[in-house]
Amino acid sequence: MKRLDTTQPDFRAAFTRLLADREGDTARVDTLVAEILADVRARGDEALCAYTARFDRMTVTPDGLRVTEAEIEAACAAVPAPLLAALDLAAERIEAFHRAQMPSDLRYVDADGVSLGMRWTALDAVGLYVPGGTAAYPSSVLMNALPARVAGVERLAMCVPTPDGVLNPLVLAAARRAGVSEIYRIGGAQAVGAMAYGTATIRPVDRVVGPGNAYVAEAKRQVFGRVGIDSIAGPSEVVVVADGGNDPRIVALDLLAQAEHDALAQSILITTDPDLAERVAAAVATELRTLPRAAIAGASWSGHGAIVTVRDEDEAAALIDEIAPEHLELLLADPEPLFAKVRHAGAVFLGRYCAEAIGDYVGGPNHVLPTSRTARFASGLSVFDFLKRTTFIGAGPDALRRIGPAAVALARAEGLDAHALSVSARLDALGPDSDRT
Ligand SMILES: NC(=O)c1ccc[n+]([C@@H]2O[C@H](COP(=O)([O-])OP(=O)(O)OC[C@H]3O[C@@H](n4cnc5c(N)ncnc54)[C@H](O)[C@@H]3O)[C@@H](O)[C@H]2O)c1
Ligand SMILES: N[C@H](CO)Cc1c[nH]c[nH+]1
Ligand SMILES: [Zn+2]
Repeated sequence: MKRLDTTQPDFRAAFTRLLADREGDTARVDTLVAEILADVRARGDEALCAYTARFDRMTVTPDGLRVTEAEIEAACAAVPAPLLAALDLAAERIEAFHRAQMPSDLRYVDADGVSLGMRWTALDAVGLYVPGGTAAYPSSVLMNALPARVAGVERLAMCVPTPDGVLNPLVLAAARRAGVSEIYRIGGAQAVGAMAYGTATIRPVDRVVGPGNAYVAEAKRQVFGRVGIDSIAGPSEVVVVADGGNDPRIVALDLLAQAEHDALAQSILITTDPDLAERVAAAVATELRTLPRAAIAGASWSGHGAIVTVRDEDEAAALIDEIAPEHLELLLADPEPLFAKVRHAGAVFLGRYCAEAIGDYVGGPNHVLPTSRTARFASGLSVFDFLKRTTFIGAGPDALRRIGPAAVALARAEGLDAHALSVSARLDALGPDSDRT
């Protein structure tokens, strides 16, 4: 864990290093992912089975890649009722939020008599990546699938790795709850490649969405263009802003909650209170002694964690915008003034009571969020990732007479005579009395 202080002369250099400190292995990951994707394109199912054996330690043949209805049925029966109830509460809240996001079509006639509009339509087929390497993510099944369903996508294909052949029953129960039945037991870059390019077993989709580790995130980046993607939702991140009014243990647990996702996760505390900084550092060390995923969380905290002491909220706001974190917790008595100043964050959690984990499971907004500073230009998963816009223009004779000549002039200026003629020929056909046509 790094200790930074904005009053120190070397602060800028140290902060820049902190922002870049997870990029070390990028080249190796990029190259390996490119190889895997090329192999999936070339060998299809055969490559999927080979990488599944290599990375997930599971022997599978092409006809075993798809999870069967009987397996889904058995898994649902195995999940205890209270857990199904929790899943249901989460699903209802996620559905409600995403339903509220649904946009309306646009249609109007402007002052020139031109009829204009924009119509939203759902994608035909999407691929949902559900992570599963070191933990199972039923919550990510809901976060991926429910917005797609709300948007009206017809085909949902889901990929989830099953390390050592173990399928998490709650993942399948979540899939059943979200209406997903096309499920493949594959993960990593090979799963992203299969959904993007298609294989004999897996038909290609139009967009691949969902969170994952560095390999999954890089694979999505590399297949973009062939298919759409949502955002680069890679190893988790949190910036916690806390003042002296907080319990250091709670702050520490919030930092560790993201650190435990991945050794490449990044948790950063920003505070104006040097005493809190000390006490949180000590509390993290204490919690790491008993946390079941201490190996991962400890590697994340020691490798990429940081505590930054700042002079005031303005300084905090500027640093947050530079980091553009996936999650931002404002553990302040009144979070609103700082919230108003921040522009770049995937999701913000307001007030001391709102643990980021509430957003991971039951808040309602999506937990699939942009990482690695991409919240500067990207947003979390939403119904908009499953919809596209088609604009339309309708112009009758009167409207054409009003706006057509300008089009002719611009087309001629571009040297595109067919463009110009396609409009002027219509204007000529209308003749001077077109207003009465
Ligand atoms: N940003 C978000 O919205 C968000 C949400 C949830 C989870 N996450 C992130 O998802 C990730 C889950 O990671 P995970 O590893 O548990 O599951 P995962 O499913 O993302 O990755 C597992 C797969 O990675 C591949 N892999 C592992 N080691 C490899 C190697 N050395 N070479 C090539 N491929 C390899 C394997 O194919 C394996 O199936 C974490 O980083 C977590 O922070 C992000
Ligand atoms: N915090 C993760 C997003 O970075 C989402 C998640 C799912 N389950 C637990 N957490
Ligand atoms: Zn989480």
